[in-house]
Amino acid sequence: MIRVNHLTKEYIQGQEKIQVLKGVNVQINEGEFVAIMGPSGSGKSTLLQLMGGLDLPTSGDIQINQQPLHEMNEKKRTIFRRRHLGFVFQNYQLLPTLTVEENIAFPIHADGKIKKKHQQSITNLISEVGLKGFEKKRANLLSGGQQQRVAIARALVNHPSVLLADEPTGNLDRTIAEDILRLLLTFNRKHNQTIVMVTHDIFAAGFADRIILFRDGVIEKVIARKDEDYAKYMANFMA
Ligand SMILES: Nc1ncnc2c1ncn2[C@@H]1O[C@H](COP(=O)(O)OP(=O)(O)OP(=O)(O)O)[C@@H](O)[C@H]1O
Repeated sequence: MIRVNHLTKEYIQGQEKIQVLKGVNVQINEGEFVAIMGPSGSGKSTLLQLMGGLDLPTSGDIQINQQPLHEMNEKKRTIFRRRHLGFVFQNYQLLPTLTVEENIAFPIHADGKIKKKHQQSITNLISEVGLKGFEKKRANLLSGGQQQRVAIARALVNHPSVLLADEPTGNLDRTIAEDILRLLLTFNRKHNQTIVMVTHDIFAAGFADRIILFRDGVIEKVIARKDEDYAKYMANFMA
């Protein structure tokens, strides 16, 4: 579970203070699939980075499974990140000359030696993301959709509590994007994988259980699939 309490973030640029997050409170439950939407520059990626412990807030705090990120020193936060969080980015961020298998195994290497149980987990993941037969193929020879499948498998290889995805379908055309979103949904439903996804795209956000609408550094609205006005709201959004 993720708890975000009174979160603010400001950047100093020259003489100027830019207040990007202006007091964000949100709770994301275990097994939830949540989308964060909002205009460009509203602070979505900043919030995701803070949730991932990649940066620290100016004030407020974030707890993941009751563990406050700000109380960890840099080293502890890095280890926590590696063990409990998975990241997926718009541009995949694979190592281009490594194979599919090697890219997926990368986070395990960072933590120690690959054991038999890891090898089994890698084999299972390759199959689950639909890349059986591509194990030895180099990442730079794959299509965008295939690269994102590798990135998802890599993000999940350590069985993280939370998968954080920043515009995971931003570089993909609609059909391929839909495949990737269905894959994320499968992990969410089948393995109760908690997912927080930043997106510009209402179509992508429609895969989530809850949509958090962001505007100018604050949460403007939260809409859940189970809400009575969900269908009407989505229809208006798409119109
Ligand atoms: N390291 C930084 N230093 C200074 N300003 C920053 C930094 N990172 C982000 N910002 C500013 O914070 C604001 C919010 O950025 P952020 O990337 O979180 O927005 P976003 O909603 O994800 O936008 P987009 O949808 O375009 O990716 C922007 O004005 C951006 O310029």
